[in-house]
Amino acid sequence: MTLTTKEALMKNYVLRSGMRVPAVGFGTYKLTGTTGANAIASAIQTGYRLLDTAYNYENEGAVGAGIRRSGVARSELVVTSKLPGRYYHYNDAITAIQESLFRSGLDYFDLYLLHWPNPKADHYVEAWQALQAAKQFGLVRDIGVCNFLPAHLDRLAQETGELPVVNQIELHPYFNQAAQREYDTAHGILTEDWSPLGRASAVIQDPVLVNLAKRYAVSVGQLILRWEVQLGTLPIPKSAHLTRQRENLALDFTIADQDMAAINALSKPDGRMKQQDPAVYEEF
Ligand SMILES: NC(=O)C1=CN([C@@H]2O[C@H](COP(=O)(O)OP(=O)(O)OC[C@H]3O[C@@H](n4cnc5c(N)ncnc54)[C@H](OP(=O)(O)O)[C@@H]3O)[C@@H](O)[C@H]2O)C=CC1
Ligand SMILES: O=C(O)C(=O)[C@@H](O)[C@H](O)C(=O)CO
Repeated sequence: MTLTTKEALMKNYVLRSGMRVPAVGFGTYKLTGTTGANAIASAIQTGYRLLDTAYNYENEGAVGAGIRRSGVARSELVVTSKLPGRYYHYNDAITAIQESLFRSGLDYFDLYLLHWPNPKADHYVEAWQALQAAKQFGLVRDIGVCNFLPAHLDRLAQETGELPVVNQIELHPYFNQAAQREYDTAHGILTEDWSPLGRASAVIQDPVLVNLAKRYAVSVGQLILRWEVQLGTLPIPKSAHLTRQRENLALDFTIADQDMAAINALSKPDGRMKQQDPAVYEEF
């Protein structure tokens, strides 16, 4: 499978609901204010069509401004935001989604996700029911989750009869999430990768990746993103800089099977960057 740059943008995953999303999206964590809005506008002009924000990033305003500055029609974009754990009671959730929309200046979100399961607090089923209602009300086109483990997803299915279309999870070469990907695929859930470049920390300097990248004549970032696309997942790299925004979409090469295996072999059971295991970690 060779994916040209254009195809990387246009190759759509089709969600269970029928919504089409691109193969690579754009993360916006830390892109705030005027510089953030300009970086987001530049990403859209470069070709990104899926944007990822969150109520907790305090940049839904910058995302809305970036969209308006880009000159690209709203209907061409898949805009995602996320509900923070402090608003998981039903009425709070609906109000927070409305507030997200006011902040962004948008009429609807394409995707709205529960940000963390927070299993000790144990309100994620009620929050999921609020997202189902928000979809009915037309505030959001489709709904998903982040950081959900199989047990959390099974519970949504049992108690609400509806699984998310997307599960956004930490995924990079040091933590390739083989078991969670398998569960997601078996249940018709698209896996999105957060921190797909490991926040440009140690993984970007890994000697195996550096050597492979040299062989393919690409950057380590491109090698990692291409590996994630070939896994059948949707990475959402963030970059404040035009050169790297372009670089992260230039994925028209194919990683051979044995090299995919070599990258997969880098994954470690404790490979999470900050030990945010959703079985115990909570964020509000
Ligand atoms: N659902 C969740 O719980 C979470 C969701 N997210 C989402 O995932 C998105 C992406 O993850 P994020 O944590 O931002 O980290 P990424 O893995 O996307 O890494 C971003 C960092 O990598 C640098 N970078 C970008 N491209 C390259 C490249 N080609 N080569 C080298 N360095 C590069 C950026 O620098 P520069 O900007 O200077 O180019 C930045 O410092 C977030 O922005 C957010 O939208 C993130 C964490 C948790
Ligand atoms: O960025 C996000 O979406 C988060 O959920 C954050 O928790 C992120 O993981 C982080 O790094 C907070 O320090």
